Amino acid sequence: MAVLVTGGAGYIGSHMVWNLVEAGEQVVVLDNLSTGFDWAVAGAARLVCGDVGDADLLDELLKGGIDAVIHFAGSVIVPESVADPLKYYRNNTASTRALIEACVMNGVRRFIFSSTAAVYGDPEVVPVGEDAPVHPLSPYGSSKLMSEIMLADTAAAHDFAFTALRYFNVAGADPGGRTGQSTANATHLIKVACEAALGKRSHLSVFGTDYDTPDGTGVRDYIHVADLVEAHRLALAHLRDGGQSRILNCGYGEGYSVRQVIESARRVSGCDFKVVEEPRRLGDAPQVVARADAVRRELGWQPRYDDLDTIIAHALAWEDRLSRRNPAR
Ligand SMILES: NC(=O)c1ccc[n+]([C@@H]2O[C@H](COP(=O)([O-])OP(=O)(O)OC[C@H]3O[C@@H](n4cnc5c(N)ncnc54)[C@H](O)[C@@H]3O)[C@@H](O)[C@H]2O)c1
Ligand SMILES: O=c1ccn([C@@H]2O[C@H](COP(=O)(O)OP(=O)(O)O[C@H]3O[C@H](CO)[C@@H](O)[C@H](O)[C@H]3O)[C@@H](O)[C@H]2O)c(=O)[nH]1
Repeated sequence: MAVLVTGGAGYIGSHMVWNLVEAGEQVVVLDNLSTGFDWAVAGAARLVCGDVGDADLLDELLKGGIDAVIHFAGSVIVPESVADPLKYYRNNTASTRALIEACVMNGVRRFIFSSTAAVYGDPEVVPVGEDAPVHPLSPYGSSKLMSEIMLADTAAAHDFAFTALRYFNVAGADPGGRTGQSTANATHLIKVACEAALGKRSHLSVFGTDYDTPDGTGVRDYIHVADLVEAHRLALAHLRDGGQSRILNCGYGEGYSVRQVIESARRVSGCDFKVVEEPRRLGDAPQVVARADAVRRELGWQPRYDDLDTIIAHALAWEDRLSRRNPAR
């Protein structure tokens, strides 16, 4: 039986595909290449170029030979979701609905879903546990929360189980240098810091220096992408063993400020770069850090790369490789 990985040509999905291939799994990738790259898909996987919202294609793929779905495909830019909410309710919520329905119709009973810490909005208590109230601040967060609700309702009604993993801030790249974050014009802090360190940007902007945090800048829980995809593989084993549906935070439970990320990027790269202090970015929470014990307890997850300098070193190595591969980037 094979695993269907949607969005497997994207940043996190391409790491998942390598992880599964290495574990001896057969992998089918469904990706429309809207933000992903065909060259990012491990050669041993079968890439199907198509849309997760295409019910006929889903039927064809799921009618035999697939025993689990890992669903990464979606739109991921928070400010874009504010400007164009219906895109997010179509490409995240409606497409996920189509995929869940195709699973139920074709007897595919195991589903792993990319959710996000954005479902918590600005958490009242930090670190934030899975039982905290959910108050998404953007259509992106709402589109993911609606998908979690559909999964829970489907699991209650059908022979179907899911793991929804709420990712905190995903960063870093494959330690072996096979894939990484390749998206152009990315806005994620660690990617931007690496671009600045390599001279691909004139400067890095710090969005807000007056937060109620130890040094006034935003604090986040950065998780290495290789540790994150390993949590998915464990979730797959849990579901194949007949495990119950779960919603689990994926973070390390450790927060770093924007200034700490900048210091680390300077230290690891050995390059100084210009930093410009700017006003707060709309919709940013001061601190988002996971209570991260449940994923260890429930799945036996043990992170290997929970060190900010290591995350940045791997992100930097990929950024460097990317510019040699395509000098325009
Ligand atoms: N990067 C993060 O920090 C982060 C944090 C929380 C959650 N997530 C979630 O993780 C998942 C993967 O994110 P990423 O950072 O790898 O983004 P990405 O943009 O690199 O990957 C998304 C992939 O999905 C594909 N895709 C998009 N819509 C599709 C559709 N309708 N049909 C088929 N393929 C489609 C894209 O081509 C791309 O390859 C997303 O669901 C995102 O919401 C990411
Ligand atoms: O150039 C930059 C970029 C970011 N930041 C700050 O750095 C922190 C992290 O920002 P960013 O890397 O953009 O991540 P988040 O806004 O925290 O959101 C990420 O993490 C969420 C989960 O917590 C995911 O849902 C989102 O998809 C993903 O973009 C925040 O305090 C930002 O204000 C800067 O100061 N300058």
